[in-house]
Amino acid sequence: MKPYVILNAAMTLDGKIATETGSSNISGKEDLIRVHELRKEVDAIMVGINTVIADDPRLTVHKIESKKEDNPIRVVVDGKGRIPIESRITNDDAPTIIAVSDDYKSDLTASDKYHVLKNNGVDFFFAGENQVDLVKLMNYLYEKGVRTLMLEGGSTLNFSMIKDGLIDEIRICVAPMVVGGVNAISLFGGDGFMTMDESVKLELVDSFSCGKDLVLKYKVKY
Ligand SMILES: NC(=O)C1=CN([C@@H]2O[C@H](COP(=O)(O)OP(=O)(O)OC[C@H]3O[C@@H](n4cnc5c(N)ncnc54)[C@H](O)[C@@H]3O)[C@@H](O)[C@H]2O)C=CC1
Ligand SMILES: Nc1nc(O)c(N)c(N[C@@H]2O[C@H](COP(=O)(O)O)[C@@H](O)[C@H]2O)n1
Repeated sequence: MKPYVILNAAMTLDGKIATETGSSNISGKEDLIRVHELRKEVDAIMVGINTVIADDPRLTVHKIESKKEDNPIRVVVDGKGRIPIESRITNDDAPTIIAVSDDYKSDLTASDKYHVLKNNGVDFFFAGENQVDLVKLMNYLYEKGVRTLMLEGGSTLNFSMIKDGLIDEIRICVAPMVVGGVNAISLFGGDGFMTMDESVKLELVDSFSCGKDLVLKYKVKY
């Protein structure tokens, strides 16, 4: 069993979620309110470790009125246990789960960082070789009571999740901006598929303006 997974992201018209340097302020203020309303509805939010390192996100509900209890569980997919100890995601604003691969379990659990984070209330989940086994992670989260999960990037994790058949819905804010750059970060990265026949098919279920942006909602058809 797995949670219902909604991928939410903001991209430029040319499909980039960040520049090569990691600059990623894309959503307008109206879209950020929509995002925080969605955060308030879901049981958990998940990001990849590069997003934590690049953005030091809070992943709480902080752009609309909310209480601490409204904050979803925060989940970081961190294959090699690279989480910086001072990351804001490890504070006590909300529960945090860090998923690490089995290959790096002994290195991490032998480190001071692991014990400091554990003492601060951070939970760890271990599964997979080198990379985190996302199917097992989804099953673990479901068993912990997570029924809805918002995936908030980045590009590499987005591709792994869709390749493994784990994304149910995609909500994209398309901003009227063009940034270009072959090394800019796109909505889905990873190894990609080699042919269009392999592409994951989507069904557009809604679209609306949100301030200066356009929001597109798709169901994923595996
Ligand atoms: N505009 C937007 O809506 C958003 C933009 N971003 C941007 O995306 C960038 C980060 O994206 P990426 O570099 O692609 O990194 P990412 O955030 O997707 O993290 C990927 C890393 O997670 C680890 N990992 C462990 N197991 C994995 C698995 N099974 N599958 C995939 N990754 C696994 C690996 O170390 C991998 O390199 C940042 O610049 C951030 O600002 C991130 C989220 C939203
Ligand atoms: N929806 C959306 N629009 C953008 O323009 C963004 N750059 C992002 N980024 C995601 O939000 C995280 C930051 O969250 P906090 O405000 O710190 O709680 C960031 O890490 C990305 O996952 N999202």
